[in-house]
Amino acid sequence: MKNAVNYSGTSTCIGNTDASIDTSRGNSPSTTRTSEALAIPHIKVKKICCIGAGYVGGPTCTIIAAKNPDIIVTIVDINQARIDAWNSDNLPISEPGLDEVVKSCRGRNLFFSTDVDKAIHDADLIFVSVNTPTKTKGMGAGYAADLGYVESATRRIAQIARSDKIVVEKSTVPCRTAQNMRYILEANSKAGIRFDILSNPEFLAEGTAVSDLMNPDRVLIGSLKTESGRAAAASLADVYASWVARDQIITMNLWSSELSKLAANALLAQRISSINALSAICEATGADIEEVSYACGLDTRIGPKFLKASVGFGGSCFQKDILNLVYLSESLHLPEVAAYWKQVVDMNEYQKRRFSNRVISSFFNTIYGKKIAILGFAFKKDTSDTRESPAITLVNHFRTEGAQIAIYDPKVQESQIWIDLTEPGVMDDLTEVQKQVSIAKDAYAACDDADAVIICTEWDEFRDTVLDYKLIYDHMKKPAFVFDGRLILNKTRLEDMGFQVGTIGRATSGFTVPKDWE
Ligand SMILES: NC(=O)C1=CN([C@@H]2O[C@H](COP(=O)(O)OP(=O)(O)OC[C@H]3O[C@@H](n4cnc5c(N)ncnc54)[C@H](O)[C@@H]3O)[C@@H](O)[C@H]2O)C=CC1
Ligand SMILES: O=C(O)[C@H]1O[C@H](OP(=O)(O)OP(=O)(O)OC[C@H]2O[C@@H](n3ccc(=O)[nH]c3=O)[C@H](O)[C@@H]2O)[C@H](O)[C@@H](O)[C@@H]1O
Repeated sequence: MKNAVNYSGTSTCIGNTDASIDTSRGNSPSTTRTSEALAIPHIKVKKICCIGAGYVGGPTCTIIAAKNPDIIVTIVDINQARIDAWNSDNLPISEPGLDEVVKSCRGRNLFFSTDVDKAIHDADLIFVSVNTPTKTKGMGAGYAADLGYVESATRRIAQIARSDKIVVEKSTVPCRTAQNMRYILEANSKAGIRFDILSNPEFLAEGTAVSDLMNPDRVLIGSLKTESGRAAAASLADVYASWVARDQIITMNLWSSELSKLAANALLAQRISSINALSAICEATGADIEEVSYACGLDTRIGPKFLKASVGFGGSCFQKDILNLVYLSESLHLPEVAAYWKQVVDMNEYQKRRFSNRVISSFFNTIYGKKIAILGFAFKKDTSDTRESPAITLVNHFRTEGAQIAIYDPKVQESQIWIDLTEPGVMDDLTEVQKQVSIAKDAYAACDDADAVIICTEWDEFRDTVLDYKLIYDHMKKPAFVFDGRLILNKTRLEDMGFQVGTIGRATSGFTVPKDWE
């Protein structure tokens, strides 16, 4: 049975054989089998439009184009500079392997354009992959997702469409957003045009976007249980089936799909906050967080991933999506649930503050006039993205304490660092910032004459097997401190060179363990 879809209640796989769903997979529902499934006639997608050429829309639809040479994929954006960059040799997003894939299909069946209307008009399937930041004003400010970009893209689709469209929520959105999109589409479009709305959340992580897209753990498609909703899901499933195994393409109801995305991010972030909370206990007791996370991760029910203690999680989504979940819970009159998830974000703020306080207290509680080298400004390695990077919080804190700060990051543009450290439009304080902050051309320059070196991002080039820490030590003020916020340095090796070493999740300098106890 080809392209069969079962909507008998919960989720299922879209299979291309009569084989039953593998119910041995931990979370797959046990009730549905493809032998019971309905064959749904559905269209074959020929033209795709992706609205939003950002970190998600760009890589995702590039891979779709690469894997479906018979589908024309046009990625559009209102940001001319971003589209120009996608059409150049200097892509706006730095992701390992992305340049090659873009080059392999750009101009063939992959196009980047600012002509949003034409791409909408021509497409039979439209991904909405625009930003959904946290609201800064009005109702729900600081928590709720700002759906203004989703709404304006949806209104544009309604206005331009002259034929039936499958509209796919790729952006991360609150539960039941699809319903609002449907109201907008039906209220603003020409009579007789049908819109089928699907939820297809994206799970890629930055820095590994290409490999995540090539080998996803699962592809989630949420749809209404109507015949046309199921047919639309089957059409989208065919697009992914060009390279994803059918049993990894899961369909479920729209609201479950929307909520699953927020839930997955909340659960991932919760693990990091949990291990970071334990890192504070380690620092106070002499336990070692790497040993604790190794021991816990060996339990197959827990698993080893996402248990790396750090200076705090960053990135554009974890905080935003959890706050979104907090707002949703509050709106549903579930204050205990809201408080539970809010604590994950609070713990992250605490971790960043705890780390910078540790640096300051190591210098007899004052870093005024001291030089601090910040190695890494991106929120994680292998990306130039700085959104919600812990480095920003740390630099701002050190600035208020009067320190001189030198920053080096191998990928982040200098202009981006200045944007992150100032508040354009709110307070034009670049000159003030530059009195205390400089940007170095490499790690050695940043560390030259410094009192302390801080590892903020786990770039491989900052490892003690790559960077010459002896040379760095020789050019620093003494005592020379290094604070490892990412657990990438060999503490003993650096101590042997003469460094004072502060590591996340290892005893603070105030805690003395007799040598033969270690
Ligand atoms: N960054 C990530 O790794 C992931 C992000 N997501 C979600 O995907 C969504 C997009 O995220 P990013 O790609 O990171 O955002 P982004 O900010 O990098 O890109 C969004 C793009 O949409 C464009 N845009 C906004 N309104 C538009 C309109 N009406 N017409 C045309 N273009 C428009 C913007 O100019 C921008 O270039 C968000 O909801 C995010 O939560 C989901 C998974 C991973
Ligand atoms: O919705 C999204 O935007 C994406 O958010 C995360 O991806 P991303 O933020 O790109 O990167 P992660 O690898 O999850 O790292 C997030 C932050 O947590 C930190 N982290 C990660 C893992 C860990 O064990 N410890 C830790 O501190 C990282 O350094 C980084 O600052 C999720 O991993 C993706 O599945 C999701 O699609």
